Formats: sequence, C-alpha cells, structure tokens
Amino acid sequence: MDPRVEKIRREFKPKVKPIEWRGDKLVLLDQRMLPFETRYVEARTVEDVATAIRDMVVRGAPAIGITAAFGMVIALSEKTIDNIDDALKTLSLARDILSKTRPTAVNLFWALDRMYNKALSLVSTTSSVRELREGLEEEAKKIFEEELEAEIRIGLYGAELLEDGDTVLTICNAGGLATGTGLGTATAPIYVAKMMGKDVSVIAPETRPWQQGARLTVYELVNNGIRTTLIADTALGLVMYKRMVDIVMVGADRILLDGHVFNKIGTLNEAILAHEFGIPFYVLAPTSTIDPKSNVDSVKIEERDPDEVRTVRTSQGKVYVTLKDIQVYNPVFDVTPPKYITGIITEKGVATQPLSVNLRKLLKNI
Ligand SMILES: CSC[C@H]1O[C@H](OP(=O)(O)O)[C@H](O)[C@@H]1O
Repeated sequence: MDPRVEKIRREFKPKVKPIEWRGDKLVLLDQRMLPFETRYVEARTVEDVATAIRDMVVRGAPAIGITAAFGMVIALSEKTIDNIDDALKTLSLARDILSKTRPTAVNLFWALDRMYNKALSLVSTTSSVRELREGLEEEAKKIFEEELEAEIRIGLYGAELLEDGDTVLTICNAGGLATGTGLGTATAPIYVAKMMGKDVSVIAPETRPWQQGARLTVYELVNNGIRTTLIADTALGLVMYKRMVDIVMVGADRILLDGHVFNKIGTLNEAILAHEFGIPFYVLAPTSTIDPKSNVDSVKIEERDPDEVRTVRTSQGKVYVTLKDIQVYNPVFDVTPPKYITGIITEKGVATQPLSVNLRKLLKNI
C-alpha cells in the first residue's frame, strides 16, 4: 500500500459529506440549494433514490453511481421480501427504475450492473434474503471506499503535473460533491498539491445553466482553503488568451476507449480553446467512468428541463432571466474528441496520446 495514499486518507477531512449511508436510508446533501442553504434529503425507498438522482439532489458521475448502489440495498429493506426469487425480482425492478434516471454518466450503469451481478453471485451461496442484503450493503460500501481511494490516486498523479504557483482551470463541479467522497476527481490534484505545499489556485467557470461552478465548485474550494476566481463561461477564451491558466483539469461522465470524453456542456469549448492556446488539457476520472462498450454515436446526451436555461438559482430561489415561454435547447453534456485531450488521469495512471492505444493498455494493467 502506498503510504502517501494512507497519509492523504488520514489528513484530508472534507468540510461536507454529500452522501451518508445510515443503514436503512441515504442522507443526501441537497446540491440544488447550495451554496445558499444546507439542506438534506432522506431517501428510504428506491423511488426516493431515483427522484434524488433525476432531480440532481445528488449529481456527478461517481456520486450518482454510489447513490444508485445504495439504492439497490434499500430495495431489499423498503418492503417485506419472503424469498430469494422475490428478492432478485425486486433488485431487477430497482435496477430498471434507477437506470432510467439519467442517461449519460456511465458510473450509474456500472454501479447497478456490479450490484446486480454481486446479487447473482451471493444467491449461489445463500437462500437468506437477510444475508443477500448484508452482502449487497458491503458491496455498496466497497464501491464508496474504492471511489475514495481512486480519487486519492488520481490526486497523486495529477499533483505531479502541478507546479507551485500554477493556476488550474476547471469546469462544472468535479469535486467532492460530484463524487460523494469530499475529495473529487478534477479537484483531487489541487487538494493533494496543497498538502504537498504547492500554492495552486483555481479559475472556476460558472457553468451555466445549472451553475455547478458558481454554486458548487466555488463553495467547495473556498471551504477547503483554495484561492478561487469565478468567471463567466464567456470569459474562457480571454483568460486563456491572457495566459492566466497553466493547465486545464476537468471531470468526466463517460470516457470511450477511443478517447472521446462526455462531460458537462462547455467542456468541448474549453478543450478547443486550450488546444488553440497550447494549454495542457487533462480529463480526470476513475476507471469506473471508462465505457469499453459504447461508441460516440450510441451515447445519449441528456437534455433537461428548459427552465434550467430560462432561470438562475439565487439565494431567493429560481429567477427567470428571459421570456417564460421562449423555446430552449438544453443539452447538459457534450463530447470532446480525443485530439483535444493531453491526457486522461485515472487511479491506474495517466493515459497520454494516442489515447485509443494507451487507454486500452491502462485497462489491461488493472
Ligand atoms: C466527477 S464527475 C462530475 C461530472 O458530473 C457533472 O455532471 P452533473 O453535474 O450534470 O451530474 C459534470 O459533467 C462533471 O464533470
């Protein structure tokens, strides 16, 4: 075991816990209300979990996966189940409900498949519904712990790319709120570099329409003592033109084996601008975000409620910034071709160009 991993695990104490498992329910920090209010939502049924994911109470690829994993455990406690066959039917229904919440982040489907396959493995050795639930609860906790360890390792790999005095440009929120652990993926190198004594600062774009940057990333980084500057999304080009950025680090919702990366809407813009201005552009994600099966045309890019574009979330609630019935197109992810990506930082190492070759090598080393 890398002593640096244990040191970071001991020393990094995030200020907020986005996801808490309480044995029969999930307590979720309501990310729709941040940074104005700290509210929590309890999820005691599969429908509660599905609603929390669909409505973005909890969001971010790894956090969605972890939440769905515990949703599969909740499925076996929200009602009386008499036998293993009924338990498997209940789990299959829960997987179906949870898989329909959001289409783009692959961690959701990865976690649901892993939990269901674990259930199939458990029922080959027990006919007790109680033992099945206990085994699934342990698996969900393992997913959470593996995610945290992955982020620590991502942080170590990423921190090696950061120099004292660097400014990192992010997008959206790929921090501890997006992964559920408090450390994050794109933010992990920033926290680890700080622990190493490097003075790293961040420029965070607001990331319209849902404002994950303005409302979540700023909130997280400032709470964790990181010097942070908020910019409008439209300022991206100028901050790079003026050389205010040393490196770009973003998260991911789905990474294909050919190197195409699905991430928050606006990531493509940032990648093209970074490429144009010769600024290194890194994607940071656990290998659970790599999708070895899909191709770029088969991935559904989520489109959400038009009112997310028509309004902004403020301390007074949602406020319209346009005509209430204006037609809207609201895709909330985009796809960045591999040619714009310097490297992909995972817990197993950094995949550099050619990504289509080195991503496969990285997965083979797992
Ligand atoms: C660490 S993955 C975070 C990833 O998820 C975000 O999307 P959303 O807020 O809609 O769940 C965004 O794409 C981040 O990069």
